[in-house]
Amino acid sequence: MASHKQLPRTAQIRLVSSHQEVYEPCDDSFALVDALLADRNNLQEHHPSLCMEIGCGSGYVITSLALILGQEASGVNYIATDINPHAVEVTRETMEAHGVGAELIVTDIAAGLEQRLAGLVDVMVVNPPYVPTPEDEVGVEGITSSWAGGENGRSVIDKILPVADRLLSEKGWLYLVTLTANNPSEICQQMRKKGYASKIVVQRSTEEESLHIIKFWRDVDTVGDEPDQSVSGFIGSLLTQIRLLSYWRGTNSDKC
Ligand SMILES: C[S@@+](CC[C@H](N)C(=O)[O-])C[C@H]1O[C@@H](n2cnc3c(N)ncnc32)[C@H](O)[C@@H]1O
Repeated sequence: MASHKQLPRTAQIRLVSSHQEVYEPCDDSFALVDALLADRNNLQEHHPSLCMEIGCGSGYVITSLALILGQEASGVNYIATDINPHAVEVTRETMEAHGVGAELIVTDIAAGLEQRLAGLVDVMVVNPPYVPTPEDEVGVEGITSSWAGGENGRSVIDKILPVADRLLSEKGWLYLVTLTANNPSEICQQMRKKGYASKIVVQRSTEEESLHIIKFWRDVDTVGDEPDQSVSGFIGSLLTQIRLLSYWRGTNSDKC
């Protein structure tokens, strides 16, 4: 697990509009953007072709990601979804105000997009509804769907993870916001069974909650392994990074 150094937030993001039923950027949004900032160099060297946010809300996170990747990363495409149509509208205005083009879709997670996007998403960011609530509050219309996460706050998260697995490319990275109540280590173990390594990029406690921003990436060596924070785990992930780099330089060189 990496320790988190405090980094400046992307204060330059201007929200040009708001809506009473759209989630305003909050501590969890800031922690996710701080995780992207902490991983800025890796993200820039990753050369993503397609970045996606599920549950874009105001557009603060995906717009920050676009600014972090920089204007020079001209070949990057952005897609964002939200179940709330007002959120998609506010995101559209936020992104336009910052000169970032994106495809914005009102849908449940990525319904209707999976066939087209399977195996293509290089960076996915998700700040899901993670607050433990009664199950019948999940997915209801309006602002409640921003936080209502059902039992252990896992209802929406557990639907997103298999979708992420199908949409992420071979070199795909997922940045996911979780709460301690969501049992993040169990999420990491679930993803490990699917072949993903993980690390906590940012860990932050506020008065109300303890947040973990977890990064996942495919690692053939991790299938079925126990969580491994040891030197051999570090070397394993280093080898994976080298393999990914060779993959990118070799088979994907025509993309850049
Ligand atoms: C905690 S808010 C995060 C908003 C924004 N990404 C941020 O970090 O400020 C969660 C967002 O997920 C959206 N959402 C909830 N359930 C969803 C679903 N099933 N599919 C897509 N979006 C969903 C909500 O409408 C809300 O905008």
